[in-house]
Amino acid sequence: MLATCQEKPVRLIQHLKQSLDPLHDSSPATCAHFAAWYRHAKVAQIRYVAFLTMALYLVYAAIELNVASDAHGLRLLLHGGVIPGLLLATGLMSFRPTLHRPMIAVLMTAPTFAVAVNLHFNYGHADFAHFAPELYLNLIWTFAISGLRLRQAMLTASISALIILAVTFTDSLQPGVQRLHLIWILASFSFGLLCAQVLEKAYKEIFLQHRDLALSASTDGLTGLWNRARIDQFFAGELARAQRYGTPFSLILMDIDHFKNVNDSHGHTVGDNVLRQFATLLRQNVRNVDKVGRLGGEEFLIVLPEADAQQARAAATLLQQRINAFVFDTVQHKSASFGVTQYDGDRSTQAMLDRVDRALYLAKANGRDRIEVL
Ligand SMILES: Nc1nc2c(ncn2[C@@H]2O[C@H](COP(=O)(O)OP(=O)(O)OP(=O)(O)O)[C@@H](O)[C@H]2O)c(=O)[nH]1
Repeated sequence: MLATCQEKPVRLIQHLKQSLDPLHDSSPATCAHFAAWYRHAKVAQIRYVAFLTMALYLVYAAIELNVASDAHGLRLLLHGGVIPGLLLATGLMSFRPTLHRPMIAVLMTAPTFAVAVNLHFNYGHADFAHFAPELYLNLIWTFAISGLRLRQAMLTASISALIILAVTFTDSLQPGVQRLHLIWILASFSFGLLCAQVLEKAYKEIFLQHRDLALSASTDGLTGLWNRARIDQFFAGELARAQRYGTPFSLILMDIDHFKNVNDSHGHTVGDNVLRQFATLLRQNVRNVDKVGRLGGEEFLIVLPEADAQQARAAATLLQQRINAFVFDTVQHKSASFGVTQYDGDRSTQAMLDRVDRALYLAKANGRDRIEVL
């Protein structure tokens, strides 16, 4: 009972975290993958927003010259030169993927710089209220328009808001105006934060759906191994690498012996289970870099990068031993036959596949539960 009472708040917090952040219990690798995906997805937004904001600052600088009472030269330099320059640099860096990190750094710095410039010129002047909207818009821009990630925007907007509050949180403004100023800061910050939170959550959900779709399009539904299309891609990729760099690689083609008997004697459900157990055995007994796919039925293809025929035969021998020692559900013992071949200057995947298929045929013809290398 006590445990249940203690578990409830924990579960509530978990639920809250999950609803705020769909990636909150994802691995660091997934988070890093999301960060890269998000940056890529946001590049166009960052570019157009940077160019548009740059153009608006140029117009603003021209108008400001007629409105401001002092420091015309410096205002023109900063609002017509430095800030548009930072935005131009951001927009241009967006075209170069290698410059995306510095681009984000500039994007995080520019809004705080603009806030400092505004306060420097206008705070303490009678017409401060006319220039203050730039500060409020700056906070919303940082959160909802800039294209920064939530925590990047949060850091930038918090520094900007702290600077604004530190400079303006005195009574030098008229009391009513002071309160209005504070409520606009609060409104800009909270609306901006809410918007950034909702946007980032939506992006994370799209990312997860995208990843799940990509995975289900690449995997075999029954065994969870790579499907025919995906293993063919790995195979073609290895062949291209071998043709270009001369690196060895090998294939193992494995076929379960007398699998039809399993279905005929015990039914398809037992057959499916045996296929799943074979898949687990294969996955657990190859190297991390090896790719295991189901070609269809009870036939499996393993692509072994950087392995010659001797190493591939050793890998097949290990699999054969593990299979022979394994006790399968219902059918107890099963064996498999293996064809092995290594890259031999082949021009196409088909040539190599034909050779490994012949090796497997030999293994079957020579009595099954064997390995043949061609
Ligand atoms: N349970 C199940 N059976 C499948 C699946 N796909 C193919 N099969 C069956 O696998 C069997 C393959 O039989 P055969 O091609 O005759 O081969 P075999 O009995 O293993 O004989 P050898 O390969 O010559 O040792 C057929 O009965 C197919 O119906 C599947 O997804 N699930």
